[in-house]
Amino acid sequence: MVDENIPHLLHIAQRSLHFHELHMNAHLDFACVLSSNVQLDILFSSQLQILYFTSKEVNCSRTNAQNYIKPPLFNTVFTPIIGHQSLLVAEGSEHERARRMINPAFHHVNLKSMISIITDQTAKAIQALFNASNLDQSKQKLVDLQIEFNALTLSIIISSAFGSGCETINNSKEVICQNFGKVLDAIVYRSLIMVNQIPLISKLPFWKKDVVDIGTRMIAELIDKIIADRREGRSTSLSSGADLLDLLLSAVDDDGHPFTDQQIKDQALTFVLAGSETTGTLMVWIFYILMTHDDVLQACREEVDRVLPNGIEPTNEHLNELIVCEAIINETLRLYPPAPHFTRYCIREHTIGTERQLRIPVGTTVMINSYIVHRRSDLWSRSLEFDYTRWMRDPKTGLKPKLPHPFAYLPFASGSRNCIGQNFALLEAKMMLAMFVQRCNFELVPGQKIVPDFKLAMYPKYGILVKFSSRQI
Ligand code: HEM
Repeated sequence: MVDENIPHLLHIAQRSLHFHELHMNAHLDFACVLSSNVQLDILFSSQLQILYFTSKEVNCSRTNAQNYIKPPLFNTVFTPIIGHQSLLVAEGSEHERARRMINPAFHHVNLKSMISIITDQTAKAIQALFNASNLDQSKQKLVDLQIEFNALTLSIIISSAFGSGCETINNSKEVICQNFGKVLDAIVYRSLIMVNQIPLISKLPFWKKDVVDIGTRMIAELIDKIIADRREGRSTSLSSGADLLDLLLSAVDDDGHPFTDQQIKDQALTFVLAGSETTGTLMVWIFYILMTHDDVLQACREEVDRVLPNGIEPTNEHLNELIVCEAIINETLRLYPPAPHFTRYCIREHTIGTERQLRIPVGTTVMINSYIVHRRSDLWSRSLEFDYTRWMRDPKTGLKPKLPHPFAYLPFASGSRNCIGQNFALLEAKMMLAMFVQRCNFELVPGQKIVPDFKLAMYPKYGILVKFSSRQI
């Protein structure tokens, strides 16, 4: 089991740049090539030097943030699917404009109207698990958690982003889901063998280029149609309020200018890219914890059965009462952050650190490893133990406990480029957790090797096989 390895892994990771020991093989290969391969240094004509820091040293404050952009290499990985103008990859005034226009979509008030989409999709997924034809003789269903939760979170974000357009145009949801998965796999593959990063080579018709081209074209055509239908009033949000597409269509900048259709498509696809596998992976680790910590499962069940008696569906009114669920999600994000690191590229020379001062030259790629920060014993008491109670809100004031350091907890990064979808992700995770715990029994299939690996997110390398059965409520 993974936790037995952690003290050893941490020991190694804190002393070395080598993430191999953290089983982040794919990422390590990438990082090492960048830092050591002279040929590539010349190819990209920049000073490529990977530094490895904890957030305390880098200090993600506003002043420091101005000295960095996203690494240009990071951007080349995703542009085939989300374009150049998406929030994830845009820089400078273009990013600021888009961020200001999109921010309101993720405010609690607007997210409320997406709750029914989340609960509908989750209820359907649970029901599908227990279709009689799916069950073995003991009325159990064997499930790979990663596949199950990736499919569910993809379905939720597509429905929240594109509404009934996905259902009115023949098979469009299935086509988007299938092609999105294929294109992502191909992009990750092409990035790991460095094809995506070298402009000339990336245009050659090899290494799954056809998968990327055909898949992105099919997705783009469907989304163009979905946007046109919504503009013409032929489709609507799947909830009582506005969905993400409505909010993107109505957003205007300070001069009153809206997004173009191309920008709307890029932003909506960015939500699908950034908001599916990350949240899916969070759910996988939450269930891993529930199946390996009886006390945590019991506390969670007790709360869910009390707040949502007789199998009722969670609504906005229940959200604030699910405080154990919230604490379990926060603690899982601490020990198993789905995005375990983020990188920044220095564009202005400056000095960081207090005790250990370090000059950061222009062209340096700085990597901040939240996985390590979240496990530092000088920041967190019993840092390697899963203790959800450290996140419990004060019962009188409802306030969350104070962090040990402003940058000690970074599952969603920090600063002006932090995760814009974090409220959505936390809301979605809470709803899915409550409904699965309310309606299902689940147990880990014994004898599995469970180790974290890293591609787009930090996921269990060999999957996690689980037996699900329906719970009497
Ligand atoms: C548990 C789930 C999630 C985790 C752990 C997560 C984590 C992160 C992290 C660490 C970043 C910063 C990346 C970097 O700077 O390199 C980020 C950015 C971003 N995330 Fe998330 N995310 C999650 C869910 C979502 C969801 C549900 C959405 C949208 C619906 C979303 C949309 C975005 C966008 C658009 C950005 C780029 C923001 C910008 O650069 O201004 N994320 N996320």
